[in-house]
Amino acid sequence: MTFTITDLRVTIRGNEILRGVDLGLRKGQVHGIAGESGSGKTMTGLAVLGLLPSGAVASGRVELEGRDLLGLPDKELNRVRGNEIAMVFQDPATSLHPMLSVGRQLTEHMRGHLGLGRAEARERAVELLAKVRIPGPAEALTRYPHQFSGGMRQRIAIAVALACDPQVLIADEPTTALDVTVQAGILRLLRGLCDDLGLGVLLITHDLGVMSAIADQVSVMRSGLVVESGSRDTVLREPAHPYTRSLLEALP
Ligand SMILES: Nc1ncnc2c1ncn2[C@@H]1O[C@H](COP(=O)(O)OP(=O)(O)OP(=O)(O)O)[C@@H](O)[C@H]1O
Repeated sequence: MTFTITDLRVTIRGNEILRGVDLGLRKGQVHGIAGESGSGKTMTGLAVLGLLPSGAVASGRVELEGRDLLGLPDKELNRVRGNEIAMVFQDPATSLHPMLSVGRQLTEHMRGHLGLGRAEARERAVELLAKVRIPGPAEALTRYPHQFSGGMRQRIAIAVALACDPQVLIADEPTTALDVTVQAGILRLLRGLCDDLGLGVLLITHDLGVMSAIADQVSVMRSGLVVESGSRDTVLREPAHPYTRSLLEALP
Protein backbone atom coordinates (compact mmCIF):
# COMPACT_ATOMS: atom_id res chain seq x y z
CA MET A 1 0.00 0.00 0.00
CA THR A 2 1.34 3.42 -0.87
CA PHE A 3 -0.39 6.53 0.29
CA THR A 4 1.20 9.92 -0.20
CA ILE A 5 0.02 13.47 0.15
CA THR A 6 2.08 15.95 -1.86
CA ASP A 7 1.85 19.73 -1.73
CA LEU A 8 -1.77 19.66 -0.55
CA ARG A 9 -3.27 23.13 -0.53
CA VAL A 10 -6.76 24.13 0.52
CA THR A 11 -8.17 27.61 0.14
CA ILE A 12 -11.51 28.75 1.52
CA ARG A 13 -12.79 32.10 0.25
CA GLY A 14 -9.29 33.43 -0.30
CA ASN A 15 -7.91 32.03 3.00
CA GLU A 16 -5.11 29.55 2.54
CA ILE A 17 -5.88 26.90 5.18
CA LEU A 18 -3.41 24.26 3.99
CA ARG A 19 -0.23 25.65 2.44
CA GLY A 20 1.49 22.64 0.89
CA VAL A 21 1.17 19.60 3.17
CA ASP A 22 3.44 16.59 2.49
CA LEU A 23 2.78 13.28 4.27
CA GLY A 24 3.34 9.58 3.65
CA LEU A 25 1.76 6.48 5.18
CA ARG A 26 2.76 2.84 4.91
CA LYS A 27 0.90 -0.41 5.48
CA GLY A 28 0.77 -1.40 9.13
CA GLN A 29 1.93 2.03 10.25
CA VAL A 30 0.43 4.66 12.53
CA HIS A 31 1.33 8.13 11.31
CA GLY A 32 0.39 10.74 13.87
CA ILE A 33 -0.43 14.33 12.94
CA ALA A 34 0.13 16.68 15.87
CA GLY A 35 -0.26 20.43 16.15
CA GLU A 36 -2.33 22.98 17.97
CA SER A 37 -5.98 23.76 17.30
CA GLY A 38 -6.48 25.42 13.91
CA SER A 39 -3.22 24.12 12.41
CA GLY A 40 -5.11 22.21 9.70
CA LYS A 41 -5.06 18.62 10.97
CA THR A 42 -8.76 17.96 10.45
CA MET A 43 -8.78 19.80 7.13
CA THR A 44 -6.04 17.47 5.90
CA GLY A 45 -8.19 14.41 6.73
CA LEU A 46 -11.28 15.91 5.14
CA ALA A 47 -9.38 16.90 1.99
CA VAL A 48 -8.15 13.32 1.57
CA LEU A 49 -11.73 12.10 1.58
CA GLY A 50 -13.03 14.89 -0.61
CA LEU A 51 -15.23 16.08 2.26
CA LEU A 52 -14.19 19.72 2.35
CA PRO A 53 -16.66 22.45 3.34
CA SER A 54 -18.45 24.18 0.49
CA GLY A 55 -16.41 26.91 -1.14
CA ALA A 56 -13.13 25.11 -0.44
CA VAL A 57 -10.70 24.56 -3.30
CA ALA A 58 -8.02 21.85 -3.02
CA SER A 59 -4.89 21.33 -5.10
CA GLY A 60 -1.85 19.06 -4.96
CA ARG A 61 -1.86 15.27 -4.99
CA VAL A 62 -3.37 12.63 -2.68
CA GLU A 63 -2.17 9.33 -4.09
CA LEU A 64 -3.36 5.89 -3.07
CA GLU A 65 -1.71 3.05 -4.99
CA GLY A 66 -0.62 5.52 -7.65
CA ARG A 67 -4.08 7.00 -8.22
CA ASP A 68 -4.65 10.69 -7.52
CA LEU A 69 -7.82 10.97 -5.42
CA LEU A 70 -8.12 14.74 -5.82
CA GLY A 71 -8.75 14.31 -9.53
CA LEU A 72 -11.39 11.57 -9.23
CA PRO A 73 -14.98 12.16 -10.32
CA ASP A 74 -17.50 12.14 -7.42
CA LYS A 75 -18.82 8.69 -8.18
CA GLU A 76 -15.39 7.07 -8.05
CA LEU A 77 -14.40 9.04 -4.98
CA ASN A 78 -17.51 7.74 -3.27
CA ARG A 79 -16.30 4.21 -3.90
CA VAL A 80 -12.84 4.99 -2.50
CA ARG A 81 -14.45 6.48 0.59
CA GLY A 82 -15.36 3.54 2.79
CA ASN A 83 -13.89 0.88 0.50
CA GLU A 84 -10.30 2.06 0.57
CA ILE A 85 -10.15 4.93 3.04
CA ALA A 86 -12.42 5.30 6.06
CA MET A 87 -12.58 7.89 8.83
CA VAL A 88 -13.58 7.93 12.49
CA PHE A 89 -14.20 11.12 14.42
CA GLN A 90 -13.86 12.38 17.98
CA ASP A 91 -17.54 11.89 18.69
CA PRO A 92 -18.73 8.42 17.65
CA ALA A 93 -22.21 9.92 17.23
CA THR A 94 -20.85 11.55 14.05
CA SER A 95 -20.41 8.13 12.46
CA LEU A 96 -23.31 6.26 14.11
CA HIS A 97 -27.01 6.73 13.47
CA PRO A 98 -28.94 6.85 16.78
CA MET A 99 -32.11 5.23 15.40
CA LEU A 100 -30.55 2.24 13.66
CA SER A 101 -29.44 -0.96 15.37
CA VAL A 102 -25.71 -1.66 15.40
CA GLY A 103 -26.29 -4.67 13.13
CA ARG A 104 -28.16 -2.60 10.56
CA GLN A 105 -25.40 0.06 10.45
CA LEU A 106 -22.72 -2.53 9.93
CA THR A 107 -24.56 -4.63 7.36
CA GLU A 108 -26.09 -1.83 5.24
CA HIS A 109 -22.60 -0.57 4.66
CA MET A 110 -21.36 -3.97 3.55
CA ARG A 111 -24.40 -4.81 1.46
CA GLY A 112 -24.24 -1.45 -0.30
CA HIS A 113 -20.48 -1.32 -0.87
CA LEU A 114 -19.48 -4.99 -1.10
CA GLY A 115 -22.72 -6.48 -2.43
CA LEU A 116 -22.92 -9.15 0.31
CA GLY A 117 -26.13 -11.10 1.01
CA ARG A 118 -27.99 -10.72 4.31
CA ALA A 119 -26.59 -13.82 6.06
CA GLU A 120 -23.03 -13.21 4.90
CA ALA A 121 -23.17 -9.58 5.97
CA ARG A 122 -24.48 -10.57 9.40
CA GLU A 123 -21.69 -13.09 9.86
CA ARG A 124 -19.08 -10.51 8.93
CA ALA A 125 -20.71 -7.96 11.27
CA VAL A 126 -20.33 -10.40 14.21
CA GLU A 127 -16.69 -10.95 13.27
CA LEU A 128 -16.05 -7.20 13.09
CA LEU A 129 -17.59 -6.56 16.51
CA ALA A 130 -15.46 -9.36 17.93
CA LYS A 131 -12.40 -7.83 16.27
CA VAL A 132 -13.01 -4.49 18.03
CA ARG A 133 -13.66 -6.42 21.27
CA ILE A 134 -17.35 -5.78 21.82
CA PRO A 135 -18.48 -8.37 24.38
CA GLY A 136 -21.31 -10.62 23.14
CA PRO A 137 -20.99 -9.53 19.50
CA ALA A 138 -24.00 -11.48 18.17
CA GLU A 139 -26.31 -9.99 20.77
CA ALA A 140 -24.80 -6.52 20.32
CA LEU A 141 -26.08 -6.46 16.72
CA THR A 142 -29.66 -6.03 17.95
CA ARG A 143 -28.82 -3.10 20.25
CA TYR A 144 -28.72 0.66 19.56
CA PRO A 145 -25.75 3.04 20.00
CA HIS A 146 -27.14 4.70 23.17
CA GLN A 147 -27.14 1.34 24.92
CA PHE A 148 -23.34 1.32 24.88
CA SER A 149 -20.76 3.36 26.82
CA GLY A 150 -18.74 6.06 25.02
CA GLY A 151 -15.72 3.79 24.64
CA MET A 152 -17.84 0.94 23.28
CA ARG A 153 -19.53 3.34 20.87
CA GLN A 154 -16.15 4.40 19.54
CA ARG A 155 -15.25 0.72 19.07
CA ILE A 156 -18.48 0.25 17.11
CA ALA A 157 -17.71 3.32 14.98
CA ILE A 158 -14.31 1.76 14.24
CA ALA A 159 -16.04 -1.51 13.27
CA VAL A 160 -18.33 0.41 10.88
CA ALA A 161 -15.26 2.13 9.40
CA LEU A 162 -13.60 -1.26 8.88
CA ALA A 163 -16.69 -2.90 7.40
CA CYS A 164 -15.50 -2.63 3.81
CA ASP A 165 -11.92 -3.57 4.57
CA PRO A 166 -10.19 -0.23 3.90
CA GLN A 167 -6.42 0.11 3.57
CA VAL A 168 -6.29 3.48 5.29
CA LEU A 169 -8.12 4.65 8.41
CA ILE A 170 -8.13 8.34 9.30
CA ALA A 171 -8.81 8.68 13.02
CA ASP A 172 -9.48 12.29 14.03
CA GLU A 173 -9.03 12.73 17.80
CA PRO A 174 -10.61 9.29 18.35
CA THR A 175 -9.96 9.25 22.10
CA THR A 176 -10.25 12.92 23.04
CA ALA A 177 -13.79 12.62 24.41
CA LEU A 178 -13.02 9.52 26.50
CA ASP A 179 -11.71 8.85 30.01
CA VAL A 180 -8.00 8.11 30.20
CA THR A 181 -8.45 4.39 30.96
CA VAL A 182 -10.91 3.98 28.10
CA GLN A 183 -8.54 5.94 25.83
CA ALA A 184 -5.77 3.44 26.40
CA GLY A 185 -8.02 0.58 25.29
CA ILE A 186 -8.97 2.32 22.04
CA LEU A 187 -5.32 3.14 21.31
CA ARG A 188 -4.33 -0.49 21.88
CA LEU A 189 -7.13 -1.52 19.54
CA LEU A 190 -5.93 0.83 16.78
CA ARG A 191 -2.36 -0.37 17.21
CA GLY A 192 -3.54 -3.99 17.01
CA LEU A 193 -5.53 -3.31 13.83
CA CYS A 194 -2.40 -1.89 12.20
CA ASP A 195 -0.31 -4.85 13.27
CA ASP A 196 -2.88 -7.58 12.49
CA LEU A 197 -4.64 -6.23 9.40
CA GLY A 198 -1.82 -4.18 7.95
CA LEU A 199 -4.05 -1.14 8.11
CA GLY A 200 -2.39 2.27 7.71
CA VAL A 201 -3.70 4.73 10.31
CA LEU A 202 -3.45 8.49 10.03
CA LEU A 203 -3.98 9.52 13.65
CA ILE A 204 -4.91 13.15 14.18
CA THR A 205 -4.38 14.28 17.75
CA HIS A 206 -3.36 17.39 19.64
CA ASP A 207 -2.27 15.07 22.47
CA LEU A 208 1.42 14.21 22.35
CA GLY A 209 0.88 11.58 25.06
CA VAL A 210 -1.48 9.70 22.73
CA MET A 211 1.04 10.17 19.97
CA SER A 212 3.93 8.72 21.92
CA ALA A 213 1.78 5.73 22.93
CA ILE A 214 1.15 4.38 19.44
CA ALA A 215 2.59 6.37 16.53
CA ASP A 216 5.45 5.06 14.38
CA GLN A 217 5.88 8.32 12.48
CA VAL A 218 4.96 11.79 13.65
CA SER A 219 4.31 14.93 11.63
CA VAL A 220 3.86 18.25 13.38
CA MET A 221 1.60 20.82 11.73
CA ARG A 222 1.53 24.54 12.20
CA SER A 223 -0.55 27.07 10.26
CA GLY A 224 -1.32 24.77 7.38
CA LEU A 225 2.15 23.27 6.96
CA VAL A 226 4.05 20.23 8.21
CA VAL A 227 6.98 21.81 10.05
CA GLU A 228 8.63 18.60 11.22
CA SER A 229 8.27 14.93 10.34
CA GLY A 230 10.10 11.76 11.28
CA SER A 231 10.09 8.68 13.47
CA ARG A 232 8.28 9.09 16.78
CA ASP A 233 11.41 8.82 18.87
CA THR A 234 13.31 11.37 16.83
CA VAL A 235 10.49 13.91 16.72
CA LEU A 236 9.45 13.56 20.36
CA ARG A 237 12.91 13.10 21.91
CA GLU A 238 15.10 15.23 19.70
CA PRO A 239 12.77 17.74 18.08
CA ALA A 240 14.50 19.87 15.47
CA HIS A 241 11.86 22.55 15.10
CA PRO A 242 11.34 25.17 17.83
CA TYR A 243 7.56 24.78 17.46
CA THR A 244 7.76 21.05 18.28
CA ARG A 245 9.92 21.92 21.28
CA SER A 246 7.35 24.42 22.49
CA LEU A 247 4.58 21.81 22.16
CA LEU A 248 6.64 19.35 24.20
CA GLU A 249 7.46 21.95 26.82
CA ALA A 250 3.76 22.74 27.16
CA LEU A 251 3.04 19.16 28.26
CA PRO A 252 1.90 18.92 31.89
N1 LIG B 1 -15.89 25.48 7.22
C1 LIG B 1 -14.84 26.28 7.31
N2 LIG B 1 -14.79 27.44 6.64
C2 LIG B 1 -13.71 28.25 6.72
N3 LIG B 1 -12.64 27.99 7.47
C3 LIG B 1 -12.61 26.85 8.16
C4 LIG B 1 -13.70 25.92 8.12
N4 LIG B 1 -13.39 24.88 8.92
C5 LIG B 1 -12.17 25.15 9.44
N5 LIG B 1 -11.68 26.32 8.98
C6 LIG B 1 -10.38 26.91 9.31
O1 LIG B 1 -9.36 26.04 8.87
C7 LIG B 1 -8.24 26.07 9.76
C8 LIG B 1 -7.81 24.67 10.07
O2 LIG B 1 -8.83 24.02 10.82
P1 LIG B 1 -8.73 22.48 11.26
O3 LIG B 1 -10.06 22.12 11.82
O4 LIG B 1 -8.18 21.67 10.18
O5 LIG B 1 -7.66 22.59 12.43
P2 LIG B 1 -7.24 21.47 13.46
O6 LIG B 1 -5.75 21.51 13.47
O7 LIG B 1 -7.89 20.18 13.15
O8 LIG B 1 -7.77 22.05 14.82
P3 LIG B 1 -8.69 21.36 15.92
O9 LIG B 1 -7.74 20.55 16.75
O10 LIG B 1 -9.26 22.53 16.66
O11 LIG B 1 -9.71 20.55 15.20
C9 LIG B 1 -8.67 26.89 10.95
O12 LIG B 1 -8.05 28.14 10.85
C10 LIG B 1 -10.17 27.00 10.80
O13 LIG B 1 -10.58 28.27 11.29
